[in-house]
Amino acid sequence: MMATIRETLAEKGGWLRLAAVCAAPTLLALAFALAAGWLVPGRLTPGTFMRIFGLVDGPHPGFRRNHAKGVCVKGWFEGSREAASLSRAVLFRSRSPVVGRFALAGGMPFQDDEPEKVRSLALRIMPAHGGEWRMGINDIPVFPVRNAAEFNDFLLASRPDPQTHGPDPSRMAAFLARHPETQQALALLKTRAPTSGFADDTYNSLDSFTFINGEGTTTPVRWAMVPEQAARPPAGPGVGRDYLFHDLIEALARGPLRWHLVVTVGGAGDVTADPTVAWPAGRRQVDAGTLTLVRAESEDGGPCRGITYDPLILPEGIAPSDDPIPAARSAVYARSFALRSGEPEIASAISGADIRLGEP
Ligand code: HEM
Repeated sequence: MMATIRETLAEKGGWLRLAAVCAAPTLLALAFALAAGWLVPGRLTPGTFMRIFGLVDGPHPGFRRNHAKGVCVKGWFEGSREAASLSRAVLFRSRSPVVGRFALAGGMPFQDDEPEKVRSLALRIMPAHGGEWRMGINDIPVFPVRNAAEFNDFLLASRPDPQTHGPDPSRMAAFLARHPETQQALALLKTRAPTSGFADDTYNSLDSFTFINGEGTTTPVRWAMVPEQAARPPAGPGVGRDYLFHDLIEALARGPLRWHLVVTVGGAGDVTADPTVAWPAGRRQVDAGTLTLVRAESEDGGPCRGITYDPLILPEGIAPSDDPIPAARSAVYARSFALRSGEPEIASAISGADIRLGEP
């Protein structure tokens, strides 16, 4: 049989034809592999970030690879119509249910709460007839790096030394020497004055986006969730390893907490492609609506566990800008979500019992 095939190929110049037929799919497969970065050593992929977070923060299967310690919250967002002249998103003209999540930055799900650790708020705003908006926002003024590749190098520079298990100052010094923009951003981060907790904190988009109104006019924007709760000074030592979360649960049990979505309009020359650069003070600001949160729920079986707060899930009327980070975040969050969804669910630091204890 093999001889017959060989003879046929030899007779009719078939070897050449067979090679041509096989070459097309092989080249196509190679092109896909190259595009996905599988054949380029050192090329950054969502999988690279998964490995780096594991290296820096340790393996924690079942949890988010960053902002791992958190609690779910529920409430609603009511648009103020003031933003309707900037964006045609329906959520600015209605009241929409919200499922959110407060968290601490870092991939350690059982880390101790401390005043200076970066806090975050993630929101999924769900208007009744579509036009959902998801965001993840942090209580720092700028992001320390300009893009995903730099974030990868920044994380690697901050990884613990295998001998001392502490940070290696020489590694970070070498990174900073190559990145003056990170030095400037970190100097701004040092000016951040921590508040008492999640409830009296302000959370910033850091990334820039674009609002599009009914006439198709585009506006560069950044935004912040600014609390109605008056800011109080941070707690002193000895307050307990979960004090930030316990305070939040108790505050929500006493009554609703509110934030205003303050949208800042970018001016001429304001950088949108670089989240290490703050926009100048005095830019036009619009109070685009009020977020009201009414209850906390543990992540264990809670409504936020199965959500990934992908910053590119945007409604009609809000679009990305030339900031490269949201696209990277979107891909990396999807990978983190896929991994944790396939892993056993481990009880989170803030349990249902913590929620019940905080409630009257
Ligand atoms: C390239 C840069 C970044 C990478 C690789 C990255 C990575 C991650 C990952 C892996 C998660 C967990 C996602 C999940 O499992 O659902 C996460 C969560 C989060 N990230 Fe980022 N991030 C980046 C930049 C940013 C920036 C600029 C912000 C701006 C505010 C941000 C805010 C958040 C927040 C608030 C969460 C928590 C969301 C939640 O509670 O589920 N990240 N990040």
